[in-house]
Amino acid sequence: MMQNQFMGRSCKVRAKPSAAAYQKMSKAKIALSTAASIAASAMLIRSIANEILPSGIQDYFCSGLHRVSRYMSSQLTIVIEEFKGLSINQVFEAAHLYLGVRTNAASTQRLRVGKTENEKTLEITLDRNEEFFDVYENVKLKWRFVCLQVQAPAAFRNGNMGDYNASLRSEVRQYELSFHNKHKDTVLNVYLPHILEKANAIKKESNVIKLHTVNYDRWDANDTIFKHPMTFKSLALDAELKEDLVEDLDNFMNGKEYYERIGRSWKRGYLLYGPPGTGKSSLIAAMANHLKFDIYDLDLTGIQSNSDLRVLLLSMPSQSILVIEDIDCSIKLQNRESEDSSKNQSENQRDDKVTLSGLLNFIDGLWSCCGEKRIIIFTTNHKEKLDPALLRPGRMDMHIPMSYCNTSVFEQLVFNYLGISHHHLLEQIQELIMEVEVTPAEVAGELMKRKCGGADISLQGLSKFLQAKKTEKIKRKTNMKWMSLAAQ
Ligand SMILES: Nc1ncnc2c1ncn2[C@@H]1O[C@H](COP(=O)(O)OP(=O)(O)OP(=O)(O)O)[C@@H](O)[C@H]1O
Repeated sequence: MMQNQFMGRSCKVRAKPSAAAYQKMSKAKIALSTAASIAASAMLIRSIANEILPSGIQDYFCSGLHRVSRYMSSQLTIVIEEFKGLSINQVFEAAHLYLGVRTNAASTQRLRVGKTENEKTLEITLDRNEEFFDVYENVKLKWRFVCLQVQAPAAFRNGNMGDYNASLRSEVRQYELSFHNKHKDTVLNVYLPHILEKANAIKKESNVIKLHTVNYDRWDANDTIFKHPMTFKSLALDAELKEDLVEDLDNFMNGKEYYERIGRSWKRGYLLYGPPGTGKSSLIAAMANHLKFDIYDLDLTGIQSNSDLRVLLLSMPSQSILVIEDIDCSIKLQNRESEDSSKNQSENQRDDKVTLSGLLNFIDGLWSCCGEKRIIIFTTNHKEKLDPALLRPGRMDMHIPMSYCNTSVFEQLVFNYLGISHHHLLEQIQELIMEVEVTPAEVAGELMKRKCGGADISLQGLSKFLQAKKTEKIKRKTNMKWMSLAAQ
């Protein structure tokens, strides 16, 4: 190059090209025109092929080309979908937890951060379509979080809730894990098991129990953190019953060999019965906290059919508690006899509604064969209203009576709420407790009312409350006596 004298220093003029440069340029021109003519020919051949070749042959060539390109690619991608059939895919869940911790320290561009009131730390996850690069034992791995929107099936859009497919998700979530295919064995046999192990540790450390409820015929993905403080220590329950129950739960937890030996599925059923306010929900909370199992709270009134119920139960993971409260009134569960009388109805018609036999058969049958370490709890305020099928021996493993306060339960409540075991008013209150029907919830409520005034004020208040109950009881009894005399 030479400086142009007229246009100053910044302007440069190219020198005349040499013979060698001319040669190079003409070679480049030839290469370009060859490439262009190949592309044009390819397009021509493709359009001719599209017109004259049958579509089957075209597909064959396309899939062949696809196979060749895949063969030449060295990348392997593993797709980890959120659901495996109807159940949550544990590998997805583990990846979610693992990446939540790993992405924290990584150079990802978009993260999702969230926290509920009960959570101690921020939950960090990858944002949609975001990538994260991990290195494990010198293997480079690329994670990608993919969310695909899917339209609900027509049946669902038209409001036909009966079709359980309709309840399928509006968004399909999956992780894609890509790496060089020479590391396939390491990833499958070492890296993914490592992630499962890490996720278990993260879960244990977080010590979080979740409460799952049903939303549009499926378990809500935005499950709530269950933070009920009730434990077996704070639950006021007959001392012997409490001991039996804790032992039963511990045996259940360590019972893998036992259940295998006797050939029964690893599940346990409890029926809690008693008047409102006697602590049924509190006992469920104590059980969940003791076992560290998530709670799946199923309101049968919202379930349309046995098939919907089946989908929900099948998608429950192992190590969980299924709770069906107020089983006597949550749904018009037909009893066996009336179901038998409707035997001539078609199968389809009977599948249209949730029935007690549908529920019990499923729990005893298919549900037992998949998943393990599961607890089912039914509660009722009216045991006498329950179908005999539910009370049959062997159906629910333990029937737990939750009753009005007795002196032992009262002593525990006084100790828990006031921190005392001796007081001059206790004896008099215990006598009253034996005479009236008072629930632990009522006693707890009275003890809490005047907690600022100290034990004296609280116990005086409770004593008054019980006296009023006793007077009411006497009045009722007298009225009934007069009424029966009048009737004679
Ligand atoms: N046995 C108990 N020990 C300690 N607290 C109790 C007990 N029973 C009831 N309570 C107190 O009373 C409140 C209400 O009790 P809980 O909801 O467990 O009763 P429930 O039998 O489930 O009532 P319902 O049948 O109306 O659901 C609880 O939050 C708890 O504070």
